[in-house]
Amino acid sequence: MKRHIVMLPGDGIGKEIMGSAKIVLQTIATEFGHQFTFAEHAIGGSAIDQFQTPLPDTTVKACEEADAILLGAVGGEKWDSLPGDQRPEKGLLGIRKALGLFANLRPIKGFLPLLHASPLKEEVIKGSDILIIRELTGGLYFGEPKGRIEKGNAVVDTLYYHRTEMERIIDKAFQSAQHRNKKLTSVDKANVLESSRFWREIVEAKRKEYPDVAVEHLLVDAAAMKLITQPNQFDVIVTENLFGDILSDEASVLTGSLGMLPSASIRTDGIGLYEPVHGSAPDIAGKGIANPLGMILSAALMLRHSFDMHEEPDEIERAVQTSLDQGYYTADLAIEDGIVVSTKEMTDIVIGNLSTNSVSNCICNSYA
Ligand SMILES: NC(=O)C1=CN([C@@H]2O[C@H](COP(=O)(O)OP(=O)(O)OC[C@H]3O[C@@H](n4cnc5c(N)ncnc54)[C@H](O)[C@@H]3O)[C@@H](O)[C@H]2O)C=CC1
Ligand SMILES: CC(C)CC(=O)C(=O)O
Ligand SMILES: [Mg+2]
Repeated sequence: MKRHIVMLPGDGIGKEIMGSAKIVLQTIATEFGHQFTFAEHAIGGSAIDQFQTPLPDTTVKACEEADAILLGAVGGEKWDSLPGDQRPEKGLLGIRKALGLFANLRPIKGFLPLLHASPLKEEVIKGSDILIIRELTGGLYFGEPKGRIEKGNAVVDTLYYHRTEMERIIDKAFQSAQHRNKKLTSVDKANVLESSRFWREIVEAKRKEYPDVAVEHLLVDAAAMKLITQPNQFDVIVTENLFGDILSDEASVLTGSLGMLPSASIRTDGIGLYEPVHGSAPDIAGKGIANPLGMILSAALMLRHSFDMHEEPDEIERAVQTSLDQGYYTADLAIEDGIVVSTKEMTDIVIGNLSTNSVSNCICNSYA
């Protein structure tokens, strides 16, 4: 299979972990006889430095022409004082919007050797397997007007959703639940927000089309608490942009580290942008110690969702599993008896485990 992949490393550790995904994909391509071509483009702070904009037109064009996109992370202190619409983060929001990537799938499933890496009790997190589906191109991050008003003495951010934006993400969530354990938790703040009451109405209307899926509604504050006290009660969670952003970082605690979580930002035709859930981690950038596994697992999601491959992503996920079984961890995973390795060493270990894996303890196939 021939496929063209655009890589957007971005800033901070984004630049350090992108190479890990590339070499894993090159290894998979050699093993399975695929031809993957790669082109790197600028986004975020590094694009500001080079092109005076966080999202150059050349980057958008390259992404539009690609079969799939990998993104590292954007942002950093250097650009923190810029106005909101010129910040690195605007580049990421802009590419999601430009490509219409309305659904962000964030699978949260721990690897067995990492049960001890979580500060939560092992018996609480064991067996948890959650898919957070976050609306990605609407809500507070995009609504207009936004900014300082009244001569700088007041501020406004606007939460806007059209019915169709809610319907398509809620449909996606019901369909994902049908392929998993047929339970959907819709998270909102319907006791306060009109947008949440509208969201709830749409979920209620849609559930008639998916009678095999059990639906529950949770207010976001209670959902935040239950996510880490009763994670096993969740299957698919669907929620709007801001709530999904926050809840998924919280849920990463179940897996031992934010550095473990992959995500797929997709639309309906298979085109997608694949990005770890974490940011550019300025506190560890440049040290060579970032966990590359969220990025590598994002590449696996790319093969499954955009290229409709099965064996290849399964193999990547098994190689990650094997590497952890062997006792290798990056510094973010607080494992007492582990062997702490660098970003590069972890990548090499995963590569070494590609195609030499057993199928035990596989985390595969649950990322519907
Ligand atoms: N998708 C993206 O590009 C995102 C960008 N950001 C941006 O990233 C910058 C930093 O934001 P923070 O709030 O610090 O969030 P962050 O996700 O970058 O880091 C939070 C904490 O997790 C750790 N961490 C994150 N990923 C890790 C990895 N792969 N390996 C080891 N440790 C890891 C960091 O060291 C830090 O202690 C900001 O400019 C923010 O806007 C934040 C979230 C997502
Ligand atoms: C620019 C932010 C919205 C990035 C982020 O935190 C995320 O998508 O998870
Ligand atoms: Mg986030």
